[in-house]
Amino acid sequence: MDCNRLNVYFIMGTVNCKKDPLKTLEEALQAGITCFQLREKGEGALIGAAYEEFARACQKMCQSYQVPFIVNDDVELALKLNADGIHVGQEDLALSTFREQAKGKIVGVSVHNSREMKQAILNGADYVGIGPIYRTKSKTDAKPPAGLPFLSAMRKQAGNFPIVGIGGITEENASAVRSSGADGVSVISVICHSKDIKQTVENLLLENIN
Ligand SMILES: Cc1ncsc1CCOP(=O)(O)O
Ligand SMILES: C=C1C=NC(C)=NC1=N
Ligand SMILES: [Mg+2]
Repeated sequence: MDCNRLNVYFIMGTVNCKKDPLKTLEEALQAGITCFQLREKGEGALIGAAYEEFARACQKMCQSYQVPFIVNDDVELALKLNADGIHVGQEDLALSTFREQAKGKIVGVSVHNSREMKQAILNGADYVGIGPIYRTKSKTDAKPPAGLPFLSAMRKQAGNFPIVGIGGITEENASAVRSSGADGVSVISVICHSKDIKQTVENLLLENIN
């Protein structure tokens, strides 16, 4: 996976949005997010036909902006929609099974320590999500904030393997996350709660990509 794709990796579910989630996604895509993950979970999350319909609407929008459409955890839906990839946690299925069913798709894995990262890389992940870097309110069962030193240590171990930082990332701390070794920043609330999504995404983007 081209690590520039991870530059600004927006994650959203209907639960995270105060205003219309599709409008939020459209504005974020127009502003230049480089990757999108549908993460529909938590109290009041869509299920069944409504969930699938929403997912298809998000996918269609991402396609019109040539932005990868990644599905969190739900491998079955990802396969059904022929999504561009999945993102799974440690508890989700073995990557090998997904790999068999979805050749050439993006596979991202959440990791919290060096053993998990080593395993994810060996299992053929395309990138790892490392965090939470800072305190987050968007994931109820998040582990304690790991901080920048942890991210730097993981970068040292990973060589130039694609890494995206996640957890409490804002316009103010995004550059510190990048200089600590992340190829990009993955965010939920800073975009979902933004009053000016265009400005927010611009402030998060690392412009002069080589
Ligand atoms: C999905 C996830 N994994 C670790 S923290 C987190 C939530 C990130 O949300 P926010 O950007 O609002 O802190
Ligand atoms: C938990 C996560 C960690 N990293 C990414 C990119 N997505 C997630 N859902
Ligand atoms: Mg999961």
